[in-house]
Amino acid sequence: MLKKKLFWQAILISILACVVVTMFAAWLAREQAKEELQTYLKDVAEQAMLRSDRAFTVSGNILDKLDRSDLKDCSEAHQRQLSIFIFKELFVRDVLYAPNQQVQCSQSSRVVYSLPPRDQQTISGPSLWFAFKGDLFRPSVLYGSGPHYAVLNSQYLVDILPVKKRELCIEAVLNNRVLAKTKGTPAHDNSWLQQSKVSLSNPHYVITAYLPPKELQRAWLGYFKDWLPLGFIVCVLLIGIIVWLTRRSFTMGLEIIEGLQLGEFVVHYQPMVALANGKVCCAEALLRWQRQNGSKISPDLFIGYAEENGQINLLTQFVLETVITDLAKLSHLDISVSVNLAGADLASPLFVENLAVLCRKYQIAPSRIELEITERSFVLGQSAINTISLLREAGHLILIDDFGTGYSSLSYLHHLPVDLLKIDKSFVQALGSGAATHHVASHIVQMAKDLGLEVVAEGIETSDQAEILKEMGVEWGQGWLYAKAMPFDDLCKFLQPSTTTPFKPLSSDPLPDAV
Ligand SMILES: Nc1nc2c(ncn2[C@@H]2O[C@H](COP(=O)(O)O[C@H]3[C@@H](O)[C@H](n4cnc5c(=O)[nH]c(N)nc54)O[C@@H]3COP(=O)(O)O)[C@@H](O)[C@H]2O)c(=O)[nH]1
Repeated sequence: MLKKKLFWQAILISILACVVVTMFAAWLAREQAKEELQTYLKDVAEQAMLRSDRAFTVSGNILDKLDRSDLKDCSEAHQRQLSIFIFKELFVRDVLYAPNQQVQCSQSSRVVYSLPPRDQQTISGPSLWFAFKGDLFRPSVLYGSGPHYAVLNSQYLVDILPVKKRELCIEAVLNNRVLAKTKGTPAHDNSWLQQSKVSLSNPHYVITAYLPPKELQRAWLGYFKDWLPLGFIVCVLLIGIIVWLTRRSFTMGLEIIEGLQLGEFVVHYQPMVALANGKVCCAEALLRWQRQNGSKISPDLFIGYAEENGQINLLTQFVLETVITDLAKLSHLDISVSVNLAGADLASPLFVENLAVLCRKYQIAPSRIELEITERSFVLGQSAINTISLLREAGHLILIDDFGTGYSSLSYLHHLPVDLLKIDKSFVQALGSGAATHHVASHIVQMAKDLGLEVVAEGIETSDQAEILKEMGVEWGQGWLYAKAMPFDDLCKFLQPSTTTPFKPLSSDPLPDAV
């Protein structure tokens, strides 16, 4: 059943991992494609603006020269002079001589007619006609302030041939009117990529280069193909890791049982002290697993696994037996040991009886074995609370471990058969740090005092934290400031009769009514 669950879990995670990797590669490719095309469009718009600026500047200079010349009589010499400029500059289609807006001649004609009203006047002065026809065969841009006017090929203004050929569309707009544009009609929304360039000499003159969505698609596909091999390798690696972890999970249950038989598990002890004088009152039993190959497996990993997969009762039994035999060797010291219990221990009908048998066998007073229960255990309901009451009646002190991280509320807590609260190390480490949770410890202490419970603070690493906790009224503490978890032999050396003090919380008197 478990194997099946793990198998499907692994398949699902592998698929998810591959989907995430593919989506990431697709996103990366899209960002790269967008960046490349935006740079391209910017470049094109700049080139078109240079071309446009040059066309107007050169036209202005030509017209200036013609206006300053004496030839203004539509004579052959005058018309020849006009044609010289037309041949010199590709974008000039014709030059008109039109004093007082009356066309007298162009380079090749002497048809007389009036200029239509101008469309716009540019900032620098000259007038503009957007689609001037006159007697010409194609509408063009007419530009000038008279008497000479240049007929410009509007297409030239936007006629850019970029190195990379794409379905490009360029528009030159003056005062919101399209002056010139290449083929194609861009959608003026976000679906087309676009980049604009404003003319330095005329802020109302803007050239915008557009690319249709299919160009983005094409570029994206190119980049995506580039990323695929790497994405594939990452997927294979991830699947490898998932398969490895799953295989490990398949076998971890058996390995725990095997580890117990091979003596790979040992119990370490972390002293708990009275904050007032630093004397050791208790030690927490913490399980360690060192494989025969020398590798160490973290309790966070194997305890969680054993809790979920049914080996935790075996581990707790091992810890209790070890602790009780070790305590029997410390009969000369007034010290107790606390043991972590899991929800499954409390759910076992034989647990209370087994513990009593062990204590009797090694002649250990139950008060020397304290039991740490996390808030999560209470979620198991009335049967767990009944077991805890029985354990407390038998003489064991009950501590709520990791307090503050679980489900207990003030109203819930005063019905529970417990003796001490153990503030979770995350709140202790937040003390004086300015972290958002730095007030939580003092609230917990206040709550405990109101309920007549004593408090143990775990995870004390600095003397500042110890001082703050003492000032709050916390009686007991545990953490690397005092000692890390150590093997039993080291604990024996660490403990001297003068360094211990009995651990007798105020509330170890009669049991409150449990619900
Ligand atoms: N049901 C059982 N659970 C057990 C048992 N043995 C361990 N555990 C649980 O595994 C979790 C991880 O334990 P561990 O890696 O041993 O870490 C403990 C301490 O080493 C650590 N600690 C102690 N002082 C400090 C400190 O100053 N700073 C710091 N960063 N860490 C410190 O804290 C862990 C003790 O946690 P707690 O039990 O909440 O008091 C852990 O949840 C264990 O409970 C077992 O036999 N049975």
